[in-house]
Amino acid sequence: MADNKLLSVDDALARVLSEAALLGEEEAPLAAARGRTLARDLVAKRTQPPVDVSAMDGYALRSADLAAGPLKLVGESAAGHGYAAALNPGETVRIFTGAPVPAGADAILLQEDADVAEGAIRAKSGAAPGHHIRVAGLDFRAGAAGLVAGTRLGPAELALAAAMNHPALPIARRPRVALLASGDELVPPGAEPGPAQIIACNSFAVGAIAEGAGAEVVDLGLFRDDLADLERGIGLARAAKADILVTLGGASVGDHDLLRPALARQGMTLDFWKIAMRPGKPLISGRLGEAHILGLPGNPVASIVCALVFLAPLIRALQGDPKAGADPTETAIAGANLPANKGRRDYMRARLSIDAEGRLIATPQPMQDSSLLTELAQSQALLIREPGDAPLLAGAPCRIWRLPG
Ligand SMILES: Nc1nc2c(c(=O)[nH]1)N[C@H]1C(S)=C(S)[C@@H](COP(=O)(O)OP(=O)(O)OC[C@H]3O[C@@H](n4cnc5c(N)ncnc54)[C@H](O)[C@@H]3O)O[C@H]1N2
Ligand code: MOO
Repeated sequence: MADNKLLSVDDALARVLSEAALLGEEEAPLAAARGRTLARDLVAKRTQPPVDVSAMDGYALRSADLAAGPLKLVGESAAGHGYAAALNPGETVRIFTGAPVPAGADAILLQEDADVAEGAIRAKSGAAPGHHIRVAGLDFRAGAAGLVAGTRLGPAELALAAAMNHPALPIARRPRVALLASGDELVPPGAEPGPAQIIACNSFAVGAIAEGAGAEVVDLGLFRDDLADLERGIGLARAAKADILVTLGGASVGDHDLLRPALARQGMTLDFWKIAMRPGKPLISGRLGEAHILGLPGNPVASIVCALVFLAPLIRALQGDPKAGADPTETAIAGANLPANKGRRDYMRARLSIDAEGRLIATPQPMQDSSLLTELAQSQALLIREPGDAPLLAGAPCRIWRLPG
């Protein structure tokens, strides 16, 4: 059973996404649209292929003529240069891959299956009607929505958009994410830390996750555990016109965990604080004007898991992706016994391997403390356990979420 005092992860995600819609639209040339999200359905401006074309190098012919003996070679059809006339009975046309099929022809004989002599071909095999012909519109037809709004533009989508004759694409504006890390103990990488100081690292992981989801990231830097300094940081996020302000650390209950009060003083409407999630329990969610606020817990693994579970979907939703909150998990086989789970959904760091039978095995790391970056870096997945789950036995199915590479 879930810890009934705490919001479930699914309910929390639904609330984070409930007010997230496409922020705005801009146009980008094809070459600049990689990784961006389509803002509107993209309708094919033409039919592909525009006419019936050959899928092979060979001979265009009437399949019914094949039994009748040699066919007279009367011309050629190459890609971009068709054979102008219609094929008469007993005739064939030399044809190449991508070339228009002449009117009257209904099949292509592979050149490997033809003997050519004295202006005629003799078939060494049959060719049924339609053989090796790509009919007009096989790929797409003019007027069809070849790509739908919310699609992430990867290599295949860019090629399809180009083939549909769109030199520029309507894309979602990138959400701007401001990162504000807090803690008196934090110094940047490369600094000489004092004896009780540590190197701030969470922003690098969370920034990478945000960029991976399509955001533009503004790192506001490191702020002290001090209301005035935190409020200064929140002001910088406003000035940067952040669509999402992500705070890192200071989310919990200690005397120096001041982000909630600082955000409240700056006008944040709190939606929720604390959820049934491990790591990540002290997550903060709210709104500050138009901006979305996500307050991630400071423990590095908690920050990273919360960024994967909440921030990346929010960024996708703000780009109009209707599948932003879709379940990313898949099934694997547990590689070790695990005890019953308590009241929070647990995202356990796990190694993936393939066993002798080809099954995907997820083996949880021996230590699951949310400060351990080494174990996280040696994991390929999160093994997910629901609140109240019974003990899990090695060899039983389990649910995993692959970590980004
Ligand atoms: N009495 C309680 N104590 C704590 C609770 C609780 O419920 N009751 N919750 C624990 C949980 S769960 C978490 S997670 C942490 C999160 O607390 P904060 O968000 O306030 O995080 P901090 O205290 O600021 O930092 C925790 C830990 O992480 C280090 N840190 C912080 N920021 C960074 C950064 N940018 N890069 C690297 N490391 C960072 C920080 O030095 C601390 O070691 O609270 C528990 N406590
Ligand atoms: O959210 Mo905390 O990371 O469970 O330690």
